[in-house]
Amino acid sequence: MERPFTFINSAMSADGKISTKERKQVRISGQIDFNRMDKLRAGSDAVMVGIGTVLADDPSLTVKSAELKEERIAAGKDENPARVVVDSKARTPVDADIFKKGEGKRIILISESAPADKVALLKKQATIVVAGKDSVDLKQAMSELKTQGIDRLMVEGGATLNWGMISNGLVDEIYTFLGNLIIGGKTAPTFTDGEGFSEKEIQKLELIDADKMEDGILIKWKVLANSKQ
Ligand SMILES: NC(=O)C1=CN([C@@H]2O[C@H](COP(=O)(O)OP(=O)(O)OC[C@H]3O[C@@H](n4cnc5c(N)ncnc54)[C@H](OP(=O)(O)O)[C@@H]3O)[C@@H](O)[C@H]2O)C=CC1
Ligand SMILES: Nc1nc(O)c(N)c(N[C@@H]2O[C@H](COP(=O)(O)O)[C@@H](O)[C@H]2O)n1
Repeated sequence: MERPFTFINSAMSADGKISTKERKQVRISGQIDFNRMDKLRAGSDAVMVGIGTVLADDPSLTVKSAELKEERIAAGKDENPARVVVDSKARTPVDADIFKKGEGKRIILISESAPADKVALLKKQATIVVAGKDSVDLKQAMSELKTQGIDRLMVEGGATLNWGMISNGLVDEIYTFLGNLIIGGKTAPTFTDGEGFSEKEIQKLELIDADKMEDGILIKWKVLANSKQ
């Protein structure tokens, strides 16, 4: 199956949390890291999040730097990479910031179980891709994104989508900023939630790089092939 080159970028606390127990977005990294994230967005064909992140954070997922936006336009691209939401039941609010802010394509990945009335509303603002019966089949969805010309995909979480992508063998690299705070809370989302691997299935990584950045560390990992997937 052909799929895009895919990386996850995330910011987590020193105890591995990506937001609070109330699932409220926390400023974990500083401006240098946000600028790095902006460059990653600008260099990608699409930026993808799960519906949980849209409902919790309402991110715009736009490129913020005027210079980076101009570079994309000069290269014949849209100002922003395509914004993709994994949303089995078409719950993305029609007034979400991904629709209100910035130019560019929006893609909502849904399943066959999505209510027709909600799909009809989203169709006015986004390309709808159906993949999977009850919930989005991520392998099928990634193959569809590739067909639509997305060669480089940035995943920005959250915890459940990260698990879905990694456990299906759909991620090539992971970039995590580890910040200088403890969030705690057994219900606070971690970098990967979901079902979890049993011991024999654990996903192995190869360290590409680790750099001190602001008051934390930026760690880059390569995801190794996993015979269990
Ligand atoms: N610090 C950071 O870098 C970041 C932090 N966050 C935080 O993460 C939290 C959100 O994470 P979370 O609640 O886990 O939500 P996610 O953003 O991971 O979205 C999860 C949802 O995606 C949908 N989905 C559809 N198909 C699949 C599939 N095959 N595999 C996995 N998910 C699928 C499911 O909803 P459905 O069944 O309805 O389709 C699922 O509940 C927020 O608190 C946010 O602040 C988010 C991004 C970055
Ligand atoms: N890199 C990074 N550092 C943090 O401290 C963060 N809290 C996040 N969160 C991500 O940023 C998204 C917001 O995007 P917009 O500014 O709305 O475009 C949010 O949804 C998380 O993906 N990232």
